[in-house]
Order: sequence, then C-alpha cells, then structure tokens
Amino acid sequence: MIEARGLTKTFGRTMAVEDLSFTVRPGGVTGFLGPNGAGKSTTMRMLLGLDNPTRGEALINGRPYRQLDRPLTQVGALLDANWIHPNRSARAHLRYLAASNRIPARRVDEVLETVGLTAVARRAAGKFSLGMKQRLGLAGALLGDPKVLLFDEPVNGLDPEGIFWVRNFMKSLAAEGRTVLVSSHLLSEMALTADHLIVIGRGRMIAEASTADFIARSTRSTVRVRSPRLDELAGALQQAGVAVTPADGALVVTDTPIERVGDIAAAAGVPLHELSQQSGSLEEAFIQLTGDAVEYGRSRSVPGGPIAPLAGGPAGVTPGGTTR
Ligand SMILES: Nc1ncnc2c1ncn2[C@@H]1O[C@H](COP(=O)(O)OP(=O)(O)OP(=O)(O)O)[C@@H](O)[C@H]1O
Repeated sequence: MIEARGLTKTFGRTMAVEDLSFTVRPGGVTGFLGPNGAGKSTTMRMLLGLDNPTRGEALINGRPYRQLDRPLTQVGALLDANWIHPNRSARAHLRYLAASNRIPARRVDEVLETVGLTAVARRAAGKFSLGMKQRLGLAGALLGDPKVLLFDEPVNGLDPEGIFWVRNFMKSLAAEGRTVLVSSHLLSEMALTADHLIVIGRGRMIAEASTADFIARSTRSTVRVRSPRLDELAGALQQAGVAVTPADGALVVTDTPIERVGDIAAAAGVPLHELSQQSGSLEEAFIQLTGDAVEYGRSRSVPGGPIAPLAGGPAGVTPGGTTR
C-alpha cells in the first residue's frame, strides 16, 4: 500500500506539493494524473525517499522508504529509463542492482525474460532504444518481486507498440495483486490503463475517483439547440426547470436528455434550427478541470512569500531505473 498524509514539499519559495493525502490500494492500476509541473514527480520522489517532505508523510507499506529493509523487495520504481550505465550490459546492470539488495543473481535472468530482453541481455544498455531502456527499467523495478510499484510517465516517448506493451504489463502486475501507481499528464492514456485516478494540479488534490466515475462526470454531455426565436425557447426551457447557457447564438443545455429538449420546444411551438448532442473529449474535460491549476512556466509561491524564479528542473535526481 502507498500512502501520502498531508504531504507537502517546498523548494525555496516554490510550493511543489501542498497537503496531499491519498491511499493507493493493491489489485489495481492507480493513475496519478496532472498537467506538467503539477507535482507528480516530486510526490513520487518523496515516496521513494529521494526528496524529504517539508511536512507530512510518504509511506510504503506503512513506513517511510528509508526505513524499509531491502527496499527493492518491497517497492520497485521506474522514474527515468535513462538511468543506466551506458557501457554496462543489461544483465550487468541488473546484477549490480540485485547485489545491492541481496537478491539472488538468478532472478536477473527471470526478469529479463519477463520483459522480453533475454536475447539482448549481453548488449550495452547505452545502445538500447528508448522502448528497450524502458523495459530494462521495468525489469529493475521487478527484481525484488515487490508488491508495490511506482512508474513515472512510463509511456512517454514510446511508439504505439511500446505503449500497448507497457499498458498491458502494468495491468498484469495489478492483476497479480500488486499496488501500481503510474503518473501521466494524459487523461486519454490513463483512461485505458487505470482503474482509479488521483488528479492533482499545482501540487494540490483536485479529484480522486474510479476512472469510470471520473470520466462519466467530466465528460457530461450537453445539448446544443438553436432557434430563430431563441429568447422564447430559453424561457420555455427555464420554465420547465432546465438550466440553459447562451452560447454563440445558441443555447447549451446540461443534464437533460435531447428528446426532452425537443419536446419542450415542440410544446412551446418554437421552431428549431439545430438540436444536437455534444460530448466533450476526455482531454477537454481534463483541461477544464485542471485549467486553473496549469503552470505555464510560472513559479508558484508559498502563501505570503514573494514570487521567486524557479531554479530550473528537478535538481539532484539520481536513481531512475529503479530504487535502491
Ligand atoms: N529540485 C527542484 N527545485 C526547484 N523547483 C522544483 C524542483 N523539483 C520540482 N520543482 C518544481 O516543483 C513543481 C512540481 O514539479 P514536478 O516535476 O513534481 O511536476 P510534475 O507533475 O512531475 O511535472 P512534469 O509532468 O512536467 O514532470 C514545479 O513547479 C517544478 O518546477
């Protein structure tokens, strides 16, 4: 199980994560969703003991990462697929990781097989394609057969085949009863992968729900209706208790079946020039939801503090292929 309790991180005067609390349970893929700069990587880094929380707790199986014994056997992670020694073979890279956690060397061949890298195990990992590096990172995460897995944007930059493979791989890990937390800035991707969503923006919790609920709520469809007697139509709809919003010479009606809108117009004797169902795309819904929370290179400041320029990207990032 993964838990964040009042988790907060400030970098100087920048509030990266603010009072975040959530629990990620086993047996499903939980999507950790948020626009760029929302605080996903910072949260993951705190869960993996790579950053210290300013306040609050980040727990894996009830303990801070640094208190875990042989951490690779409890939690595996993929933060950055490029975290490999370029001249070391895939096998040597995994052997080195295994030794650091007293994991038997034979396990290396097992995980190479699991991710389909056996044939290239002796090749220098630096020459791998991104998709192969990603698989190597996943192999590293699985070395200790951990029950908890964290993946930061695992499909970024992959081709469709790679995306398909990683998606199914994450699902199969969850189906084995593991706790899988995977970050992404794409709702459309998470809609295909995750059972549950934690959505953050500007470091704060925006929504937590099952993926199905979240999508149903966010893509609530509307009806667009146009008439040469728009005021009369608006009056008739309002009288029937239907909420309408004027938009570009038309009316937008929410939470009402299209048939009812047509019936109300007919009963009022108002001619219609358009009666159409509109359903927003997932990404539109996501942008709407997190719109206020998007950070376009602006810094966000700790309440009361002056706005400070950011010191660039995350500094001091070290382990990526897996946790140590
Ligand atoms: N080491 C650091 N020093 C200063 N600011 C940082 C550091 N790490 C992260 N930040 C800032 O904290 C905020 C959250 O960044 P973070 O990388 O966690 O977001 P993210 O959701 O993972 O974004 P992305 O999808 O772009 O990776 C951003 O404003 C970022 O610039």
